[in-house]
Amino acid sequence: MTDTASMTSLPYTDGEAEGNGLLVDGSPSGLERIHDYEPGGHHPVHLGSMLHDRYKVIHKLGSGGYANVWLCQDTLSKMPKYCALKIIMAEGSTGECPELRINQLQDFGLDPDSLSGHFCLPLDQFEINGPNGLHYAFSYPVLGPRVSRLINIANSEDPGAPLRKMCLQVTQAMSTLHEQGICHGDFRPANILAHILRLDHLSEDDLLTLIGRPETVKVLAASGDEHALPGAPHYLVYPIDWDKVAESITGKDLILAKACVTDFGESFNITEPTENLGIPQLYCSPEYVLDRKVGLGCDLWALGCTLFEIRTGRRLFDTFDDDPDEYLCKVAMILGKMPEPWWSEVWEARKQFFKDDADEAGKVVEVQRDVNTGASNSGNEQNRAGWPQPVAVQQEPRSLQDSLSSGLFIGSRYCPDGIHRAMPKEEIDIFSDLLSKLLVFCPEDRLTASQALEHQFFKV
Ligand SMILES: Nc1ncnc2c1ncn2[C@@H]1O[C@H](COP(=O)(O)OP(=O)(O)OP(=O)(O)O)[C@@H](O)[C@H]1O
Repeated sequence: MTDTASMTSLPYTDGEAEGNGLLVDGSPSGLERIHDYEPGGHHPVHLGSMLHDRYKVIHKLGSGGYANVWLCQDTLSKMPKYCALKIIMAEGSTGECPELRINQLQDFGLDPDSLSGHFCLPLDQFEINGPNGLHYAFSYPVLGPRVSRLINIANSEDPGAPLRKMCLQVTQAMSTLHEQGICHGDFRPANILAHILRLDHLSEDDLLTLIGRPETVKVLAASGDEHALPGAPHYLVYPIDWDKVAESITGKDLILAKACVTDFGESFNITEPTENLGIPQLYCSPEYVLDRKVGLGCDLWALGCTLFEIRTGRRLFDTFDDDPDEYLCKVAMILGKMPEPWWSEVWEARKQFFKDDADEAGKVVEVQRDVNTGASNSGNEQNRAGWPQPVAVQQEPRSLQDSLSSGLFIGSRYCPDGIHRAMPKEEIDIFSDLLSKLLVFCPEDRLTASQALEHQFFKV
C-alpha cells in the first residue's frame, strides 16, 4: 500500500451510491474507478493471473478512460519476454473500438512499417470472455512514462539536448503520418511515452527489483467485509511509479530519451475528416473550438502545444478546467488578437474579457472587471459565477517568449521544490520562432510537420 493509502482510515468510494456497492480501502489516486467493475466494465485481473493461456500479469502500467494496461510476461517465449496488455472495457469492445482504428487505417493504405520507429503498434490481439462481458485485449511493446515528465532527463546536466531530440522525434512522427494522409487527431504528451531499455532478458524478480514491486489496495463490500462479486477484483493495483524508478540508482538509466506515439484511437483519413475531435480542450486548435473545423491543422496546433510541453514540462495554455472561454483567453493573452470574424462575432464571450482593439504593442487589452464578482464594468450583464478569473490578476505570460522564459519545471513528490532548469536565451528565441509558426491562427498558414523539421530549432 502507498503512504497515502495507509494514512486513509475510512474505505474510499469514488461517488455516491455506486452500482456495484464496492469500496477501495485506501487512496484512489492513479487507480481505475472501482464502480467500473460491473457488467460492461473492466475485466477483473489479479497479479499472477494467466490471460489467454499465455500472458502472466506482473504489474500495472496504467489505466485510462476505457481500459487498464497490465505489464505481462509472455509465457510462450522460452526467454523472459514482456508486453503491455491493454484490456478494453466490455462496453468498448465493439467494432467501434478506437484500438481497431489502426486496422482500418491499414485497409486505407497506411504502411505500418514506415510508422514502426515512431509509433507503438499492436503485437497481438485477442478476446477475453469474463464475468463483465467480452473484452478486446491488445498487446503492445512496454514503454515508460510520458515524455513531458522525464525526471531522469530533467535531472541531468543538459536536459535541453535530449528534450530537443524528442521534440524532433515527435515532429518526425507527425510528418510520417501526414505524408500517408492520416491525421492523428489526439496528438498530446499523454499519448507519447518514452521508450525504455529492453526488459526481455530479466527474470521476473530482477524486473520487479528494477521497477518496484506492485502496491495494492483492498476492494471491500460496503460493510467493510471481503466482497464476493465475481466481476470485481479483491484488490486494485497502483501503476508503476516511474518518478520513483527515475530517481532510483538502478532505474534512472532505464528510461530513454526516445519518444513513441501510442494512440491511434482518434486518427482519421484526411479525405474523410471526422466531425468531432476526441482531443482535450487544452490542445484544441482555435478553428476547431470556434468553427468546428477539422483537418491536419488541428494536429499542427497540437504539435506546437506538445513541443512546448516536452521541452518545458509545463502546459502552454493551462486552464483550470475544460472551459473553452478560459482556454481562448489564455490563447489570446499569449498569441494576441484573433482574426475576424472570430474576434468580433464568433467568439461570443470575448467582449467580456478583452476590448475590441489591441494596444500599440499589438497585445490584447483586458476589460477591467470586478475581481470579487467577475462582473465586467463594460455594462455587459452576462457574467456569472464560475467565469474564469480576470486574467490580469494572474501575471499571465504575454508572449511565447514569456512562456518559455520560466524554463523547464517538473513537479515531483520525490523532490519537494520540483525540478527547475533555465532555458538559454538563444534557445528561447529560436524555439519561440518555431512555435509561433505552428501556433498560427489561420490553419493554412501553419508550418507543415515536414517544414517544421527544417527549422533551426532542430539544428541547435
Ligand atoms: N505500451 C505501453 N507501455 C507502457 N505503459 C502504457 C502503454 N500503453 C499505455 N500505457 C499506460 O497506461 C495508461 C492508460 O493507457 P491508455 O491511455 O492507452 O488508455 P485509454 O483507456 O485508451 O486512455 P484514454 O483515457 O486516453 O482513452 C497510459 O496513460 C500509460 O501510462
